[in-house]
Amino acid sequence: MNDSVLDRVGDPADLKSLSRAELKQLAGELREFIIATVAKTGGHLASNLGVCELTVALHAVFDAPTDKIVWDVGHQTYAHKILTGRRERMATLRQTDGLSGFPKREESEYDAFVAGHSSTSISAALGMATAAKLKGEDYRTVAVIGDGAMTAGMAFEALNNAGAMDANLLVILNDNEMSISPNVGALNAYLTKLLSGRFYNAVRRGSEKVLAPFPPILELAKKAEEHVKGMMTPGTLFEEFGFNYLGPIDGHDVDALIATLTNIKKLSGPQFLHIVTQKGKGYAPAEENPCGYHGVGKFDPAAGLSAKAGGKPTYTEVFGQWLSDMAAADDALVGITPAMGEGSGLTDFAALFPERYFDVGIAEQHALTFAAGLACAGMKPVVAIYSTFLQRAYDQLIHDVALQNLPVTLAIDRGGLVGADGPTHAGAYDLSFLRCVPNMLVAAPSDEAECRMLLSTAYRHPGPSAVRYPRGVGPGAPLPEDLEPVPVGRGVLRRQGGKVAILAFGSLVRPALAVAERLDASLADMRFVKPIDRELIRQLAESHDHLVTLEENTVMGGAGSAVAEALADLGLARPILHLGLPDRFVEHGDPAVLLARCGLDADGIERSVRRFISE
Ligand SMILES: Cc1ncc(C[n+]2csc(CCOP(=O)(O)OP(=O)(O)O)c2C)c(N)n1
Ligand SMILES: CC(=O)[C@@H](O)[C@H](O)COP(=O)(O)O
Ligand SMILES: [Mg+2]
Repeated sequence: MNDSVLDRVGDPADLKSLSRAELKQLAGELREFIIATVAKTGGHLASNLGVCELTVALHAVFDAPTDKIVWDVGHQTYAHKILTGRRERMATLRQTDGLSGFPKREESEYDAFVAGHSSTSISAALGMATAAKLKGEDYRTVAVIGDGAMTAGMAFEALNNAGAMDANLLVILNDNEMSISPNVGALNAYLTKLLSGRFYNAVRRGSEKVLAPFPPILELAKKAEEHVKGMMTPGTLFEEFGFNYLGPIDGHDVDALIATLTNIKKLSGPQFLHIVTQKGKGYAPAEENPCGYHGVGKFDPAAGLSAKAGGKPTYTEVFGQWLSDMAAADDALVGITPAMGEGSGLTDFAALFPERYFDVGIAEQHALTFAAGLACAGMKPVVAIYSTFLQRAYDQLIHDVALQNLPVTLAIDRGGLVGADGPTHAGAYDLSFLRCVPNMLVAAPSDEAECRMLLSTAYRHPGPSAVRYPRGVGPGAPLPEDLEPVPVGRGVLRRQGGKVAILAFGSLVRPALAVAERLDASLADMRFVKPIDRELIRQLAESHDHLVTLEENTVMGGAGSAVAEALADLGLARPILHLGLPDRFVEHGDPAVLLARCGLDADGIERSVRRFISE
C-alpha cells in the first residue's frame, strides 16, 4: 500500500477530500520533493521551502483555477506547480524546453499571472477582482506577497488603490524577515514590531472591537486560541490603507491557515492576512543560511552547497573588486543596490565601507533618484543593478539623472540572456533604451580587463554612464591592478582581415574573433555604444565590402542601429548585417543553447555572415 499523500494528488481538487493529518503530511512530502528536485535542477530553494503549508492551505480552501492565486515574484511556486499537475515535469524545471521557474500562463491554467519581477501581485490581483465585479463573475482573488516584495513602491500604489475600491481581494503577506538578504528599511522594522509579543499583547486587548464586524473570525479566534496565537490583531498601517488586517499567524500551521482562510473566504472587501514563515524551512542548511540558499545551482542535499572552487572570477566579482578599489581611492564614492547586494557583488564593499553602502530595498526607482540626490550634493554614486530591474527605473534615469547630467554610474549586471531565469530576467533591451537618452555614456566590455577599465572610464565621466556586462564568467583576461580609464568613445581593431568587417559589442566580441579567423574578416571591439566610434566605423566602411554588427541585445534600436545611424550620417552606404537578439522573448534554459538558437554562437554567426556575403 502506498502511504504517500502526494501520489494521490493529481490536481488541487484532490486536496478537498484529504484530512488535516493528510494535508500536513502533504506539506512535508512537497518539501522533500522540492529539495530533491532543486538539488538536480538548481532553482529558488529557500523561498519555496517556506511556503509548502501555505500552498497546501490555499489549494485546500480556494478553488483554483476559478479562484485566482497571484504569486509575487513567482520564485516560490514550486509546490503550486507540483500540486497543479506538473509534478512529473519538475525534473525539467528551468532547463531548456522545460518548466519555467516562475508562473507562466502558457504553462498552466492555474498560473493566474506571469511574474519574475517583484511587487506586481497586488495590482494584478486587484485588476482581476475588479474585472470579476464588472463582469458579475464570482471568484476569489488572492495575492501572495513576501515582506521583501512589500518594500517596493508599486505594492503600496496597489494597496492605496485597492483599499479605496472595496474589491474582494485577499493579500497574504508572507513575512519571513528576509528579502534575498535580510530585509531592510522602516517597513521591515514595522513588521517586526507587529510580530513582537509586546505589540501583540497591546493590540490584542483592543482586538474584539476590530473583529466585531466579522463574527465568524472572532468566534474562530476564541475557539482556536492555542493554534492561532496572535491571530487577530489590528495592523494599524494596513488598516489605515482600508484593509481588514488579520494576523500575524504561523504560516507553517496548516490548521491555523485553513481555519483562517476558510473564514476570510466568507468576507467581502479588501482583506490582509499577515503570516509568519521561515525561509528555508525544513532543510537545516537553508534555515541557517537562507540567503545562500535563495537561488542555488545543483547540489548534494546531504552535503549542502559547496564553496566556489577558485577558477575565473565572474564579471560580478570583477565589478565588486573594482568598486572596493575605487572607493578606497575616492571618498566620494557611494554604492547603492536595490536589494541585490550579493547578486551584484557588493558584499566586500559593504563590509569595507558600511557607511557608504546603501541597500534601499526592492526599490529600483527610488535607487536612481536617491543616487541623483547624492550626486547633486557632491557624492559619486555607483548604482549596481541588474539590466532587467533597471527597466523599472527608466523615468528616474531620464528625468532625475540624465536631464540634470548628473555623474551617476550604472554598473549593469546580467546584460544579455541570463539562462535559467528566462525572459523575465533577460537583459535584452538595455543598449536600446540607454543609447537614446541624452548625456549618457554607454559601454560594453568584451572581457574582464576591459570591464575594469570601462568602469573607471565611466566613473570619471562627468555625466551619467552605464557599463553593462553579462552574467557569469568571461574569457579570463588578466585584470589590471590600476584604475586607469580608456579613451572615451574609441573602439579597438582586434583583427585586420579582408572584405568583411565585424563590429562587435561586449560579450559577443569573443565568439566574433573565432568567426573572423575562419572568414579572414576584420574585427572591431567597439567598447562604446555611446559615444560610438565614428572614425573607426568610417575607416572600416571605406576599406571593406560588407559590414556586420554583433551584440547580445535586441537588434531593434541597439548597438548595430547606432552603427547604421553613424554610417547614414557619414554618407556611407554599405551592405550591413545586424546580428543580435530577436524580436521575441527568448525562453529559459542553458545559456549556450539559447545563444545558439538565436544564431549567436560562433557557428551561427559564421553561417549568417556567409549567407549575407553570398547574397
Ligand atoms: C523588481 C525586482 N527587483 C529585484 C528582484 C530580485 N528579487 C527576487 S526575489 C527577491 C527577494 C524577495 O523577498 P520576498 O518577497 O520577501 O520573498 P522571499 O524570497 O523572502 O520569499 C528579490 C530582491 C526582483 N525579482 N524584482
Ligand atoms: C527571483 C529573482 O529575481 C532572483 O532571485 C534572481 O533569480 C537572481 O538571479 P541571479 O541568479 O542571476 O542572481
Ligand atoms: Mg521574505
